[in-house]
This record gives sequence, C-alpha cells and structure tokens, in this order.
Amino acid sequence: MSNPLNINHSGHLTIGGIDTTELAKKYGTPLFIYDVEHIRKNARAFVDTFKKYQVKAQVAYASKAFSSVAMVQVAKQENLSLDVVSQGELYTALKAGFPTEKIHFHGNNKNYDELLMAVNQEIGCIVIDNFHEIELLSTILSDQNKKMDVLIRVTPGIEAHTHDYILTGNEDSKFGFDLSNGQATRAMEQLHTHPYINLKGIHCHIGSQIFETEGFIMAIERVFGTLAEWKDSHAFTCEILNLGGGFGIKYTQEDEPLPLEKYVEALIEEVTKQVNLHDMDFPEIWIEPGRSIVGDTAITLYTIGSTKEIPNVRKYVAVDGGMTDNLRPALYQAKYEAVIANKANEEEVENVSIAGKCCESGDMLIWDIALPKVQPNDILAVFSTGAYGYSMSNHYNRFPKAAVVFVENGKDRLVIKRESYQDVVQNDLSYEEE
Ligand SMILES: Cc1ncc(COP(=O)(O)O)c(C=O)c1O
Ligand SMILES: N[C@@H](CCCC[NH3+])C(=O)O
Repeated sequence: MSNPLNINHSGHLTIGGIDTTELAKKYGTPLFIYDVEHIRKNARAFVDTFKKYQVKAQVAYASKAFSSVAMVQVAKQENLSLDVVSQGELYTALKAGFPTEKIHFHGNNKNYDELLMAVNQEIGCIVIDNFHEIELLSTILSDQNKKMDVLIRVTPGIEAHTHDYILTGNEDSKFGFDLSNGQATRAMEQLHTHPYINLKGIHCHIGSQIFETEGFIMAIERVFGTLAEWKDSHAFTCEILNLGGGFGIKYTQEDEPLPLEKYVEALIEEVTKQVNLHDMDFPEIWIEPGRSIVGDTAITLYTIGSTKEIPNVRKYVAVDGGMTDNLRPALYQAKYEAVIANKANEEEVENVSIAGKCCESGDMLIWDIALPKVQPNDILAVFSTGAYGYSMSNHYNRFPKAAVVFVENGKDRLVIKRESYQDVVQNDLSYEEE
C-alpha cells in the first residue's frame, strides 16, 4: 500500500482516522479524499530542509497538480508560494486569498489577458518562456507604467528518466529558451537592461516523477556554466535560481522515490559547489513541487458495478469513474494500487483488471490486480491519486466531475461539490426556435 492508511475494527479502510466506506455513503462516489495532515507534512519536509541548512528559499506549490480554493488555502497556511500556469489557476488563488506577491506565473503561451491580469494583480514573478511573451509583457508594462520581476525559463538539455510526455528539460521541448543554441543568452540581453522588467534569475524544470538526483545535478551544472558566461560578458548576477519541481512519489511497490529532504539536500549541495567553483554569491533557491506535495495524500473511492469474465483471458471489473477522473493510466500507462475498502482485511483471491465506464477500450484504471472476491457495490479505493487526478478530470461522455473531501483532525469536509447534470449542460445553448 502506498499510503499511510489504516484498517478499523470493521475491516474497513480509513483515511485520517475516518472510515472510507462511511465517506462513500455520505458523499457518493467517485470521491477524492485528501488527508490534509499528510499534505502539511510533505510541504514541511521541503520548507524545513531549507531552514535547516539556512538557505533562503521559496517553496512554491505547483497548483496544476491539484488546484482548488481549499488546497490553495492550505498552501497559504503552510507559508508556501504558489506556481500558477493559467488565468484559471490565478483566479483560484485570488479567490482563496493567496498573497499575490508569492504567486509565480508560468506557461509557454501566456496571452495578453493573462499577462495583464498578472501585472494588475502585482503578482510576485513571471517566468518568461519565449520571445513573444517578452514583447507582450513589455507593451503591457509600459502601457501601465509598472515594473515586474521575472525569471528566464531555460531548457538545459537534460534527459530525465521519466515518461516522454512529462519530460520538459530536454532540447526538443515546447518550453523555455534553449541554453545550448544561444536563445537564453539573447533573452537575457533583451531583459537585462529593460526599463520595466527586473530580471532576477533563471528557472529550469527537467521533468516530473523523477526518482534520482543526477538529472537535477546536471541541470544545475549546465545552468551555472551559462551564469558564469553571463557574469563575465554582462556582469549579470543571478539573485534567484528556480529549480522547478518533479520530485517522484510512490504509486506502487515498484516505485522507490527518495525522501523529500534528500532532493533538497542534493540541490543545496550542488548549488554550493557551483557558486564556489564560479566565485558567485549564493542565490535564493526556489522550487516548485506539485506531485510530491499532494500526490500520495489522497485516494479515490469508486463503487464497483458490472464484471465481465473472459475465461482464460481476464476478468474486467468496472467502476463508476475512470479516465474522466484519472486520465493518467490512459495517457502515460501510469500504474496504481488499490484495495476493496469494505474488505480491507480479506485475503486476495482473484486477479482482475479495473475498467472505467467511458466508451473507450483504453479507459482502464488498473491492469491485473489481486483483490478479495469482488461484488457489486463494493467500494474500491485507489491510492496516490492526489496529483493530476482531479486537476486533469474532464467531461468525456458528459460525466459530471467527482466531489473532493478533505479530512483532518478526525473531521471530514466537502471542498469541491460533485457536479450535477445541470452543471454539465450549463453552457449549452438551444438550437431550436423559442
Ligand atoms: C515548470 C514546472 N514546475 C513545476 C512542475 C510540477 O512538477 P511536479 O508535479 O512533478 O512536482 C511542473 C510540472 O511538471 C512544471 O512544468
Ligand atoms: N500531468 C502529468 C505531469 C505533468 C507535469 C506538469 N508539467 C502527470 O500526471 O504525471
């Protein structure tokens, strides 16, 4: 089991001390349940490690992993900064009362309206991704007569060991300015002496769900190579070095991530080495963990419905959700583990595959899992669904989106309502004469 969950005297799975089958009855399924204490523990592992080594830092929660008003409020309570990548995530942050000066805005195609909103809200930093964005932002800032702190996002040319679709730091990437072909240097030259833009440093993010530290270390080495050139050629000082997110978590027994503290220690160690090597001041370090803050803190509950047994082939067990609430298995062949929440103590007696209910053969949540005898109305609990689950959920087949509940201190609280069919059709307009 990839989560610190327990089983109560009735043999039911609990989360944060609460019986998950009771939560399924109270809120219905599919249901995301987050253990908020666990979110806080993950956040503190990052923040406290920087404190321990007395390194000035910002830990920005990458809200793309799971953005909601309640989640952003937890990030605020934990003194995190916030990474947003769209006006929708920025709007959520504002609704949650998040301090705007601690918001960092990302994105490879930020448009005029998004940048204008960021400038008007006086957010902390924009991470510049391309030359078009420099032009747009310059126009907005000069029109508004305002200034903005920015970082340049660079692609360091690192092939991190992860799924191709979640690799971002390699050369052939849609994100950022290339380090090796001079793009990043051209961007620095445009921004270094800009009248409205304060270039504070560099950002790089090498990918997601990464288990080792080598990729981060190589990226830091390359970034410092460039920073050393910029220091000599333009007397450029890097005040802020943002090393992105990407720290891996445990989905299944096969996954062996490092303790979160170890990632931070490796970053600090390499930055220390590089500043000494190049005789530079130690920059403020920013990181942007998303998955590693929320991923292993949540489960999804489903109700089991139909089964289909194909003799000598497999047994399909269908649940009342699927690729609408968890796109990751279909998109990345991501693997998950699960138990039957109302039979958490029972012996596993059959090997089954868990199917969703969308009209799509690829709508499978788990291939081949050993479970106790499965019956209709059993509650299936899938572990480690806190990141990129709800946030990537969709309306395929016009299924309403699931509900989200937070548990903490033995109490449960609804933080995102289940959508109704009315919600699903709310923007539809009639094509018939009134
Ligand atoms: C720029 C940037 N920062 C942070 C993240 C968060 O990554 P993760 O959820 O793997 O920590 C991502 C996503 O990969 C990203 O693209
Ligand atoms: N959505 C992806 C990760 C993308 C990270 C954002 N750059 C996942 O589920 O693994």
